[in-house]
Amino acid sequence: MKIDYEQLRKLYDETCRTKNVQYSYGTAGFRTLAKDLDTVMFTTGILAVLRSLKLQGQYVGVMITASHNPYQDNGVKIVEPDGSMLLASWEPYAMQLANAALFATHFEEFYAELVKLIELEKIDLGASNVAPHIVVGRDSRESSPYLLRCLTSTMASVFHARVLDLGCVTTPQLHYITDLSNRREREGDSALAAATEQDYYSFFIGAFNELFTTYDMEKRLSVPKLFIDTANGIGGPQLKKLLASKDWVVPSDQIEIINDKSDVPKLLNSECGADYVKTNQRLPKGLSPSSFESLYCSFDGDADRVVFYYVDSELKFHLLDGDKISTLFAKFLSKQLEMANLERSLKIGVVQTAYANGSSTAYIKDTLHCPVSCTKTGVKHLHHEAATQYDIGIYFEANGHGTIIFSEKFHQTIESELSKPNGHTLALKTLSCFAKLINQTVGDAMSDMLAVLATLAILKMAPMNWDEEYKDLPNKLVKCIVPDRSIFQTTDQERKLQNPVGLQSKIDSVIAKYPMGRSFVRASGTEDAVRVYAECQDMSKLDQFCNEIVGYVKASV
Ligand SMILES: CC(=O)N[C@H]1[C@@H](OP(=O)(O)O)O[C@H](CO)[C@@H](O)[C@@H]1O
Ligand SMILES: [Mg+2]
Repeated sequence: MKIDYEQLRKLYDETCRTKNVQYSYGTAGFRTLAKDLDTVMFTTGILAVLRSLKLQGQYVGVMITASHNPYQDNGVKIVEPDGSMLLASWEPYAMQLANAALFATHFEEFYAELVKLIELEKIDLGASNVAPHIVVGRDSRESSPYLLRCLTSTMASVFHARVLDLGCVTTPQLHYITDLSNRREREGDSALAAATEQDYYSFFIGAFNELFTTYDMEKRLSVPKLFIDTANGIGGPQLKKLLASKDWVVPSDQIEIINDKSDVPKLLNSECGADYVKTNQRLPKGLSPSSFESLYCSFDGDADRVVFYYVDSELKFHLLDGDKISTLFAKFLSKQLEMANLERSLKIGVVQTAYANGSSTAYIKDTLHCPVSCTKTGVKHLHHEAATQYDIGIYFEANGHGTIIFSEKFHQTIESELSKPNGHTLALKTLSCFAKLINQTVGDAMSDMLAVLATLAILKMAPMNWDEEYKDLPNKLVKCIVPDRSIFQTTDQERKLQNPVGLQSKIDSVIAKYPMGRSFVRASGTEDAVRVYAECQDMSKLDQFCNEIVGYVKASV
């Protein structure tokens, strides 16, 4: 293949209208105001093609979304053929290529950067039998169709790529379908090759039903009613497709979807959704505390996060966040391992970030006797730790983004135990089904929700029982706007500041005054702000504690 120089130049001139803005490929790809994204979409599309070419033409995924951000924003991220996030060593390329287009005065400057990258990565454009394969998806934002055109403009006409357009999907669906399409290609199943949304629904409903059948349970939820807030995002229509599937058997009167107006752009994430509920610790718009026995949950705008909650008999709101989800799974799965006599051969562990509530960490260590690791913020760090340190690696950010990774050894062990003459124990079957119910490529609101519902049903737990396992320490997370957040440099998995010099010792002196106090300060990777987290035993002292830290942060800049 030879790059059609003239065609590329023409598309570049037509597409790349935004110039001279600065932003970076962060924790969640590129994310900013949609109106500034044309140029970056153009270069990200090219980078995805190069990534696919580098990987012998395997499907590489690209998702257009800005998750829980306001409706005016959008973003884009690249997904590896196995459904994981773009290889970290390629993130700088995403920026170099974008900056080359954003700051170039002539097309030639951009082109030179592109050629440099192709040479650096030794990408063989001449390999005639390798066509790049790309899977694209977008969330429900109004700007997405236009940005999709910017993204894909060069793919077929300049790079002869095959593009599988999934239309509107959730982020985890894009991850799952990218991985499944490649698995099918590898297995040589050309009749089935490219996976579809339908495969996703069939697979997860199948696993859910199998688990209920294993326990001989009626396919009813353990709560009278579940309300699902889909943040007026793409989760709404996708969830409806799942619930409308002929194999979905939970009675429809048990589930009600709210905030499902994904066709009204301005409503996206507005006073609803996982981020709103977690940050404000209150019910989203559209919900009134109708019944204290109900369970509620909220997805974020692209349905890769979920948090649960309930109201008690005094109509008080109680949040069941990512920490509560991972501890529920840790409790359930450690018990299953123990019952299957596998607790010594398979290692289960929980991965958290510094934002995990201190009570959850203590509960996992002291009550569940499970190992806990702490990593930097950002799913890729948690994912990596879970995948490399444990056979069952449970990871959730407190905000509800997470999943479970089951190792190769886990699958082999379960399979071999199940094949033994008396091997069909309930615990083994449970572990095997549960592993299928989890979207292991990335955190997935729908799959995580099904796994929580199944766990609660098997353990016969009401939301209140789930919550009672441990009590969260009062906590607060605030944003501080500073002139330059890059001066805030951290160490020890972001729990301590190295810079500005001297600030950490001031923070430590404040912490020492508050029983069970813990606080840390770090620069956000997705917003132009510094985040301050604080937790302590006494709710009435929390504001004062947090304000003192914020005071020192502001004084340091
Ligand atoms: C405290 C917090 O919630 N931080 C979020 C937020 O990262 P920041 O780097 O803190 O802006 O966005 C990330 C991407 O969605 C998510 O992974 C992370 O948990
Ligand atoms: Mg999201």
